Amino acid sequence: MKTAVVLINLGTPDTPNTKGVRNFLREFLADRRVVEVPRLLWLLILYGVILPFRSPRVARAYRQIWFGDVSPLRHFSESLSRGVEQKFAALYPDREISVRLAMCYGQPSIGHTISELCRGGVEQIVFVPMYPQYSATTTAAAHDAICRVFSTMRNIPAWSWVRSYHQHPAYIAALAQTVRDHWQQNGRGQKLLFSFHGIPKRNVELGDPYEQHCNETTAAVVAELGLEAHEWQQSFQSRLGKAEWLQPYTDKTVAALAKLSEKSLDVICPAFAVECLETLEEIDGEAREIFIENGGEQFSYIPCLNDSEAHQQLMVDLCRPLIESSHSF
Ligand SMILES: C=CC1=C(C)c2cc3[nH]c(cc4nc(cc5[nH]c(cc1n2)c(C)c5CCC(=O)O)C(CCC(=O)O)=C4C)c(C)c3C=C
Ligand SMILES: [Fe+2]
Ligand SMILES: [Fe+2]
Repeated sequence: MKTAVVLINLGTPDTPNTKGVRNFLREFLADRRVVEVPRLLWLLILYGVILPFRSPRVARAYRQIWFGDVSPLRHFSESLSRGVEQKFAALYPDREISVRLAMCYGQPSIGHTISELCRGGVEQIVFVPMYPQYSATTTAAAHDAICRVFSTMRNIPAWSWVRSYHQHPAYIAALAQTVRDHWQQNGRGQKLLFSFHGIPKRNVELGDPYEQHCNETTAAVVAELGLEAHEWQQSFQSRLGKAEWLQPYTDKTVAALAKLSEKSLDVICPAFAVECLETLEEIDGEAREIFIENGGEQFSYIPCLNDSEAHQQLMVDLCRPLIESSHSF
């Protein structure tokens, strides 16, 4: 059976200028899964305030972290996909398993990717939204996009998806190993902060399991590293708007830790599969500044899993049971 694995990431601007960022934000923030504010009110805020005022500011931030021709998110997602395809070629020498990258917002879109695969005769697709912790704002949005495409097709291939992997042993082991490697190369800070992307608190109250998944990821890594309670903390970053989001907030936590005379801090961002604006600019840039301004001395950002061998293997481990269990009768 001709099989394809589609790694799905959020999306990213094509260019680090106002136009590129505006196009990206318009598509992303118009998704009802991402922002659950009454439609008319939200469209007024989006088109009247966010797109005109936020786009130039965010474009400047993207320019600071841009990787040559592409954003870091695109660079590492593409490189990871190539690595995963090579691993599958070695694992299944007699089968044809292609690996593609698709974006929830922007290009290459999920629709374009599925159409191309089906035109090429693919009969089975395994989708991996690269969000370890399930959230309706991300994972369900990817699921919507997949189903929207299939709803327009006559001849649908066999398909399955990885819903979440926040406690998968290979994910936890890979995170723990990046922390150990980082400590070995850079020394160990007094505290390890787990900073996750936030979502509005109301979403969790309405049943989004994201916060629980984050707590479980942190607990598993803490156990794997054998950390004591005073050696780690968890927080949520990237709040947008005035509503309450999951707490404690990363910026406030970092400032409070520095003021409490914590001199050295290590920060890891487990919700981000690959480097992006939210890790390189918001954490390695802004949070670092906040820590130093408030009296901290050494701020150490621990990179995402990115295109590492452990991350490639994790993607293979997630897909293998789905590839092997699919039958056509
Ligand atoms: C407005 C609400 C937002 C929710 C809810 C949200 C959830 C969420 N996002 C990610 C992962 C990423 N978000 C990224 C950027 C980004 N996120 C929001 C807003 C929400 N995210 C905005 C407006 C932006 C753009 C930047 C900005 O204007 O500040 C990115 C980075 C993309 C890149 O190109 O680098 C990622 C990745 C998760 C995991 C998540 C919920 C769990
Ligand atoms: Fe986000
Ligand atoms: Fe941000």
